[in-house]
Amino acid sequence: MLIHRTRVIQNLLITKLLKIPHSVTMSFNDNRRWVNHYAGPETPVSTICEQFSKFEGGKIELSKDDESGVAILKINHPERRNALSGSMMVDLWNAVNTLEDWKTGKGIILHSVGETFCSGGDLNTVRQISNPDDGYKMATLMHDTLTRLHQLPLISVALIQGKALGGGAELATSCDFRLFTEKGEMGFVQGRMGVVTGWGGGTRLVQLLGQHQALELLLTSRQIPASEAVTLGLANGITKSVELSEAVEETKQWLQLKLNHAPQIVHALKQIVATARAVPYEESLRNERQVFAMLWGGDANKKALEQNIKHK
Ligand SMILES: CC[C@@H](C(=O)O)C(=O)SCCNC(=O)CCNC(=O)[C@H](O)C(C)(C)COP(=O)(O)OP(=O)(O)OC[C@H]1O[C@@H](n2cnc3c(N)ncnc32)[C@H](O)[C@@H]1OP(=O)(O)O
Repeated sequence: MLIHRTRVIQNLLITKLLKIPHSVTMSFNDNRRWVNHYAGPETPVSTICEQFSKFEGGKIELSKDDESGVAILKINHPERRNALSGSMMVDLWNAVNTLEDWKTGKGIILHSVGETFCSGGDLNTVRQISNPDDGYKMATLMHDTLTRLHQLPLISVALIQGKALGGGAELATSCDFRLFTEKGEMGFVQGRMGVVTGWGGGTRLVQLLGQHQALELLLTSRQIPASEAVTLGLANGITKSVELSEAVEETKQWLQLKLNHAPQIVHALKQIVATARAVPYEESLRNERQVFAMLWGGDANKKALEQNIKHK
């Protein structure tokens, strides 16, 4: 009874303050009534990093090449099929912090070692945090990390050389592009694990494939082979080579073809696209006008005009 009364007060506040029609709030609240929602404390990400760095195993290594402007993010935990331990989640959070300050950078390649891309959360870590408070903390850390990775003004591509399962599939959706080898596969197995996507992959999958295809992949937990991933739009291509080091080299060449503009132009073009997928239409147009105006008559624009470029 108390919950119902609270909800009525909530609706009144929402309809009066935000002027949202009563019918909309009621239907939204009805929807939330079907599924339990966590309502516990919010914890600062830095505090979560201190706690999760104690769950050790494997590492995520960042190497930046200032000459090419391309960084490599390598998932290195082969004995656990590249599952992400707590300390690896913190490695990734720190790497994104570093990449946010890399002003001359242009691109990122995310790949792993061995024959599995990433088998999701490290079940040894998962078993130590299997309660709502810690689950919410992990989701908070990975949502912060993968959202910022996705929004970086750098062009990111994940190389899927083997299975990307659960959180591993979600990790792959946080890059702008995905290349598969012939052995690449992706499976959103969360439903089979008795959970939903924990790292923000559900939201990104709807943005990437649309609600119907996203729902089908989440509900079936089926593993998508490389050829179908291309057909669905989950993969942007299949490498010729299956051997990992050769596939990485191929990915570098594939990415370089998209990085010919000056760093500030690459950053601006990515920022426009990243904003357009995150905010309403009018707000995105305003952003686009503001970014355009700051480049119009700038060094890169003046240099191009002086060269009287012809686009043959
Ligand atoms: C927290 C986020 C959450 C989400 O939102 O989805 C998750 O990601 S939950 C985890 C979801 N992932 C899985 O359920 C994958 C489980 N693993 C597998 O299905 C298979 O291991 C594999 C990935 C298909 C590889 O199979 P195969 O090549 O046959 O290797 P093995 O099965 O023998 O495994 C070798 C070795 O690696 C250990 N391993 C594998 N996956 C994980 C994992 N996710 N966490 C921890 N350890 C993992 C496996 O236990 C073996 O170790 P040993 O038994 O010590 O040899």
